Amino acid sequence: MGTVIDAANKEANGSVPTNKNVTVVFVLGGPGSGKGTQCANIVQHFGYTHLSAGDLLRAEIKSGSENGTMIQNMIKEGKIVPSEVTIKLLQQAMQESGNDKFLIDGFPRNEENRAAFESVTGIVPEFVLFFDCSAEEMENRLLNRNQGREDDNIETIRKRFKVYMESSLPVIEYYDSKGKVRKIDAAKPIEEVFEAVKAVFTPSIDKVAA
Ligand SMILES: Nc1ncnc2c1ncn2[C@@H]1O[C@H](COP(=O)(O)OP(=O)(O)OP(=O)(O)O)[C@@H](O)[C@H]1O
Ligand SMILES: Nc1ccn([C@@H]2O[C@H](COP(=O)(O)O)[C@@H](O)[C@H]2O)c(=O)n1
Ligand SMILES: [Mg+2]
Repeated sequence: MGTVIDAANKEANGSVPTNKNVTVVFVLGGPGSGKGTQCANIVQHFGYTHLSAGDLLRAEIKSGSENGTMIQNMIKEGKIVPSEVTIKLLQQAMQESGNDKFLIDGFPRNEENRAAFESVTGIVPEFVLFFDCSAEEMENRLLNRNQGREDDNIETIRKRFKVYMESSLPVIEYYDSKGKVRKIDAAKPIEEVFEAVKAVFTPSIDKVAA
């Protein structure tokens, strides 16, 4: 289970209710590595709620929120939105879900995201699922995604890759140093990637019995 720190204090500050244990798995990897695709599979098999930070930010733009224009500009530039905005959206979504098991996809994206989430919610991830994929393969996937995303153009993609290398990879390295990273070869076909993902989520005792 994810570690819950100072439960009463966190609840008083209006964050995630921590009177129950909450399991969080961070799902990280470069843009287009397949985080969203695999999270959809994990939800079906393992009962997690999938929260994509990018999807929550895009929904916030659509809702007409006062932060909408700022978020839209940051996404167009491939920049990372201030942690307080993203964490608030994640907390709201966690509360509304009624679940206690979360895949948090695309977060934390930098050291500020990581430290702020831990200090505001008191939640430490169970582990980090890391989708490892070459930039060439990720670029091809993004240019062919066809979901109308404003950041799936070559200029923004290059900026997103730079932010990933400079700000997001160090977060993965941080968790690796804590023994929390489960690395998946994400360059393989979707079904093969999911086989590797399943092995991570299946408790060892079940693997022996299978
Ligand atoms: N293993 C795979 N092989 C080939 N194509 C894939 C694979 N996984 C995902 N895709 C495709 O690549 C595109 C990007 O996948 P997805 O949206 O899951 O990536 P992501 O990591 O969530 O990206 P982003 O960080 O931009 O949200 C989609 O069109 C998806 O169908
Ligand atoms: N923690 C995060 C996550 C995302 N963003 C912004 O959203 C963009 C799209 O994210 P995806 O995960 O859907 O690719 C990303 O490039 C950032 O601009 C963020 O600021 N913080
Ligand atoms: Mg995604």
